[in-house]
Amino acid sequence: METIPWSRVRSYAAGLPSSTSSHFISGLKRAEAVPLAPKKFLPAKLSCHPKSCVNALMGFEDGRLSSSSGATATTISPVEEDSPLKTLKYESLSFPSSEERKNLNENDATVSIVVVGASGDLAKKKIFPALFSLFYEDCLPEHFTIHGYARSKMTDAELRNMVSETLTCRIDKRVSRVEKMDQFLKRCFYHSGQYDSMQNFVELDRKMKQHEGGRVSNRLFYLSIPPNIFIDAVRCASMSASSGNGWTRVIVEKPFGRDSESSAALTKSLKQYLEEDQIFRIDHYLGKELVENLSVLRFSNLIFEPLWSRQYIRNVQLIFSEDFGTEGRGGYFDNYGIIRDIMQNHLLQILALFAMETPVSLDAEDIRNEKVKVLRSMRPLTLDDVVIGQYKSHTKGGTSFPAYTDDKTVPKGSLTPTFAAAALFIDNSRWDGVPFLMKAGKALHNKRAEIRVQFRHVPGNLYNRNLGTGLDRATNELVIRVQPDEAIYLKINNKVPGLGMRLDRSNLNLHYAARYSKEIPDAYERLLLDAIGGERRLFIRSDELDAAWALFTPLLKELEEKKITPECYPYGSRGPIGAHYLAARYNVRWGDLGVEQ
Ligand SMILES: NC(=O)C1=CN([C@@H]2O[C@H](COP(=O)(O)OP(=O)(O)OC[C@H]3O[C@@H](n4cnc5c(N)ncnc54)[C@H](OP(=O)(O)O)[C@@H]3O)[C@@H](O)[C@H]2O)C=CC1
Ligand SMILES: O=C1O[C@H](COP(=O)(O)O)[C@@H](O)[C@H](O)[C@H]1O
Repeated sequence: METIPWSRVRSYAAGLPSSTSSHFISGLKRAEAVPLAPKKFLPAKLSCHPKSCVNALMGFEDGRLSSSSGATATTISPVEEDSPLKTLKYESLSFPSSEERKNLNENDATVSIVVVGASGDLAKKKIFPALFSLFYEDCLPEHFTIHGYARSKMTDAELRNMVSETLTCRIDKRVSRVEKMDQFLKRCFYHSGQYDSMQNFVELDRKMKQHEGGRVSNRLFYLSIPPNIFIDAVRCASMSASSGNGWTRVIVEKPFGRDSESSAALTKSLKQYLEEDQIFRIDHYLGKELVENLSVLRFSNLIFEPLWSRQYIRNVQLIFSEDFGTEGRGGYFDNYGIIRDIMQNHLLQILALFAMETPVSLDAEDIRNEKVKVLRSMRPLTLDDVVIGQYKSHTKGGTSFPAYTDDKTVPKGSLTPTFAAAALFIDNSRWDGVPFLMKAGKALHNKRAEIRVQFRHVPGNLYNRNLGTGLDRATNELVIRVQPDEAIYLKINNKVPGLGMRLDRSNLNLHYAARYSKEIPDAYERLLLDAIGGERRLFIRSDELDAAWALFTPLLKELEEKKITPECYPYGSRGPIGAHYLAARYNVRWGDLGVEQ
């Protein structure tokens, strides 16, 4: 009997074709059948990573591998008395031949989606509606069930009621919505339990198994809960309710920590229970249609990429604004502030996609490699590069709007910024010296997310006299309006029709509503579908996250240690004046200010 260290198992797996090796590792961990693994590969005893053994153990029921995976194993027993999960003994473990595997119908697999925190705001507002839209569009696998999990007591009927009543999505007015909803709700179940109770997750596992009906089970856990209970839930889910014979994936919602240290600690804790490829860190901005389109625009049109550098681009602006305050989320928000809530993730992700080099392929790892390179080429922010603000109460037309600190869940005298503007730089050959300006704020005059690319002057002044505006304001500007009313438009100088020679600024406009009759899917739909399909391209890898925090952590620490007071701005305004001074320092004018947008 030979003992195989986990490292050797891994190195054996590394020798397999890449498409098989991760499958192989997870196959071993969950004792799943693996196509290329030779029959009786494993001798009698396997000594492996405790976590893997736990997972392996789950794959077996009463010493036998569940039959749906096609593999068989007998007599599995812990060989270390004091720590039963550290070493397992497999007396014989055999995998089906490729011929046998052909008989395993892939379509027979099920997907069980567990919404952890199903009673919460995000689950109601986004996750259930997105799942319903996917179901309506026939995008979900044939066999799937959805399991709401939270502490609140609810029956299946009550969950279904909650889902149907709060469901607002693009499907609302479509034909057969009611029938489809009935069919959808029949697949939704609820299980009440604590987030740190193994026993409660074992019960959940039992329920899921009943619905899986012996098929290969794939399980997706969506952590829609506050971050302080992420690890409890992941521990219980991975140890008591992960799939025995299929994949187990976990979608983790932001915030991924508050700074470099807490983020690294979170990643380390997650990796006690999960492999990196099981972790799907969601940034829902990556699921937005126009953000997804950024790479298409750049890499499939000849006209943009040659201009995409310091040679032609004067500055890039990433702008996020909301016309409402923290409303109801002040408790969460006060611990994070706008820089962590929007800039360090949503805007920085867009920036990375905007600025990265052409990836080797569209493979997730190739794209994420390029994004990491950009992030690692950036200068960490300093106080000088940033302006922060906080909204104050304001009365307009007889209606009064509250200050941030009027929110009962926000501590009096809080210095948390609800607005920030920042100048960032990428120290690489493509972007050297080009300011990337970010601006994000709550309680501003409109709701908008956009990317503005301001180009340099046309050399020479041939039409200078004919321009209705100064040369400085007549440069080309490409606007990618992520939301609302999605559009891509290019501001050009154009001759006003007539006998004279007068130029104006006009837009070459790709207005989505006019061009496409199909509605745009919600970001959560795309991301859920990708997670089910194992597509990681739009999810954040841990090294990306580390690089993103490395940029913002020194600034965040300084702001907090020095207790920097944010500049006030009235609710509903365009934000603090300091943002203009910051832009002016880099010879930039915010593109979203003029009457003409
Ligand atoms: N809401 C949003 O728009 C967005 C949310 N997010 C992130 O998504 C996640 C979920 O957000 P959201 O739905 O707003 O969160 P909620 O505050 O609504 O919490 C979700 C559920 O978690 C349980 N819960 C809440 N607080 C605690 C606690 N202290 N201890 C144990 N359980 C608790 C509650 O369920 P029960 O009591 O029934 O167990 C609650 O229904 C968070 O990580 C958030 O940061 C990200 C982007 C946007
Ligand atoms: O992640 C978050 O995003 C929302 C804005 O998302 P959107 O899709 O509606 O633009 C923001 O309100 C929230 O504060 C933040 O946590």
